[in-house]
Formats: sequence, structure tokens, C-alpha cells
Amino acid sequence: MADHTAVLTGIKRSPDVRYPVLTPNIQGFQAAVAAGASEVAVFASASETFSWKNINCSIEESLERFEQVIRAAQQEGIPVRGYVSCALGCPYEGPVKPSQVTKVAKCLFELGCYELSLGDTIGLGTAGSMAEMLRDVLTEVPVRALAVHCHDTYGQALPNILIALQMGVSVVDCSVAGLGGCPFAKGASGNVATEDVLYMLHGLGIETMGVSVVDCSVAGLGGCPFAKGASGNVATEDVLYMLHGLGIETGVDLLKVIEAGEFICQALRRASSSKVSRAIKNI
Ligand SMILES: CC(C)(COP(=O)([O-])OP(=O)([O-])OC[C@H]1O[C@@H](n2cnc3c(N)ncnc32)[C@H](O)[C@@H]1OP(=O)([O-])[O-])[C@@H](O)C(=O)NCCC(=O)NCCSC(=O)C[C@@](C)(O)CC(=O)[O-]
Repeated sequence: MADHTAVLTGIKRSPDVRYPVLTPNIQGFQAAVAAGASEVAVFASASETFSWKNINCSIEESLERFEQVIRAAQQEGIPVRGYVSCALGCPYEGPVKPSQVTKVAKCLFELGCYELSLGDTIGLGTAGSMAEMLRDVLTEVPVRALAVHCHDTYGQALPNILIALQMGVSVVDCSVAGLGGCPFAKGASGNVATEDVLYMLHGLGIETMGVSVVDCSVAGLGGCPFAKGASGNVATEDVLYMLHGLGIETGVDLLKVIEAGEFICQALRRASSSKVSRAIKNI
């Protein structure tokens, strides 16, 4: 946080782009306003441990701090965006209850955040857990005030975003080349790449629902020799992780597939393209 003034004063800002500045407390808010910020963002966590790691205070205390920031911002007519980190799992506590995400999101919304970005901070969510979490949050926060913020550690960001879009969420956080990431989310990849989200959105007009056979390959091997620059097929491991997260029984042992993928990649002397395989290896 220390150098956000240098960043804000150092960039060439375009009039029709928003530059929300992360301000974890009133000190950060005052520094951001002094540096010319026209929008700020507060970021609470749905996980107690992550809250201590990331902003050195309890969830409860962070909400008190954010109330101070939001009141000060309202006096200056500055809009405040809210983030809820660890919405689909915590690097320290593991699974996070959707009701806990709802509690924090509701509180930030009632304090005055115009939008709540629900962060899969370590990217281990699946379309199934995204749908379950959103169903819970939507009981307390209107869909117009929601955004999703997906990291792509297990290669599930796009299906997770798709589910959110189908449930009415229309704001998606992403970053060019998938840059970004939180220093306290061990092993997590950066945010989903803007390029990948745009490609999916542009392609959304093609009817694909009802596909029951999914072509995929272990470790993402394969790919057409004539499809210059294309990656291999989607990795079996990543498809399985998504299907299992949707509660779809495949009868396939994901860990065995990962093992097979590792074996064949060693034989071929190449890295697996499976994000799930790489993520599980990094834990
Ligand atoms: C929040 C603190 C500062 C509390 O840290 P602390 O140690 O409890 O704060 P403190 O009040 O004891 O102050 C310690 C030092 O920090 C300074 N300080 C105090 N406040 C600020 C401030 N706002 N800006 C700049 N400096 C600040 C303060 O002046 C002091 O400086 P010193 O006197 O030692 O020279 C610290 O825990 C921190 O910086 N946390 C943020 C770490 C970080 O960058 N995390 C990643 C953010 S992105 C994210 O969370 C994920 C998200 C939201 O993007 C979405 C998702 O994926 O989930």
C-alpha cells in the first residue's frame, strides 16, 4: 500500500476509465484523495485468518475501519467499491461458508459500497461453488450491485465467470495477461486474463448448451499441428475438476489422471498444461 500515491500520480489517466484505489483504512483514504483519487475500494475477507494476514485485523475491526472510510468518502462525494476476499475458499482455512460471504457482503453494501466484487482470491472455486455462493449472496444483495473477481489457479475462472453471468452478474474483474494476485494467497495465480474473458464473451453467442461429450486430453496434450499457436486440448484434469465441482459424477479418479499426466509429461519432457495439476503440485 505504501507506494499507491506514486502509482496514482505516475499514471496517465483517461477520463472515461475508473481508477478505484485500494484503501484499507482512513490513512490510506486520505492519502488517496490527496493524490487525486476519484474512487476508492475497501476490501474485507470472508475468512478470519486471511483478514489477519492481509490487513492485520479481524473482519469485525476491518468493517469498523471501512465504515470510517465510507463516511469520509460520502462527505467528499467519492464512490466506494467493496471487495470480499476468499469468497470461494481461503488459503489458510480452506472452504468458506457462502453464508459468511453473504454476511460480509451485506454489511459492506449497507455501509454504502455501490458495488461488491466477490473474490475467488486463490482461484480454487468451481462453477458449482460459484453458483452456491451467489445463490446465498443474492438473498441479501441485489445482483445489480455484484461483480465477480476470479483468479485462475485451477483454470476454472472462465466457467465460474460464465455461471455468474448466467445468474445475472454483469461486472467481471480481470487483468491483462492475467497479471495481479494477492501476496497472501500462497500459490495462487494472477487474475483471469482480460483477453481470455473477452474471447469467451465474444463467443457467447454460439449455442453450446446440451453438449454431453467433452473432448479433452490428459495434461492438455494434443492439439492440431495445423492450428498454429493453439494450445493443446483442454486438460482432462481441469474438466474433471469443474465437473466434480458441479457435483457431476464422472467415476474418474482425478488424482490418478494427474499422476498419468505427470508420467507422460516427464516422458515427453514438457510441462503439463493442466492448471489443476500444477496447482495441486504447488500446495
Ligand atoms: C492495512 C495495513 C496497512 C495495516 O497494517 P498495520 O501494520 O496493521 O498498520 P499500522 O497502522 O500498524 O501501520 C504500519 C505502517 O503502515 C503504514 N500504513 C498504515 N496504513 C497504510 C495505508 N493505508 N497506506 C500506506 N501505509 C499505511 C503506517 O503509516 C505504518 O507506517 P510506519 O509508521 O511503520 O512507517 C497492512 O496490513 C497492509 O498494507 N495490507 C495490505 C496488503 C496488500 O496489499 N494486500 C493485497 C490487496 S489486494 C486483495 O486483498 C485481494 C482483492 C481485494 O484484490 C480481491 C481478491 O482477490 O480477493
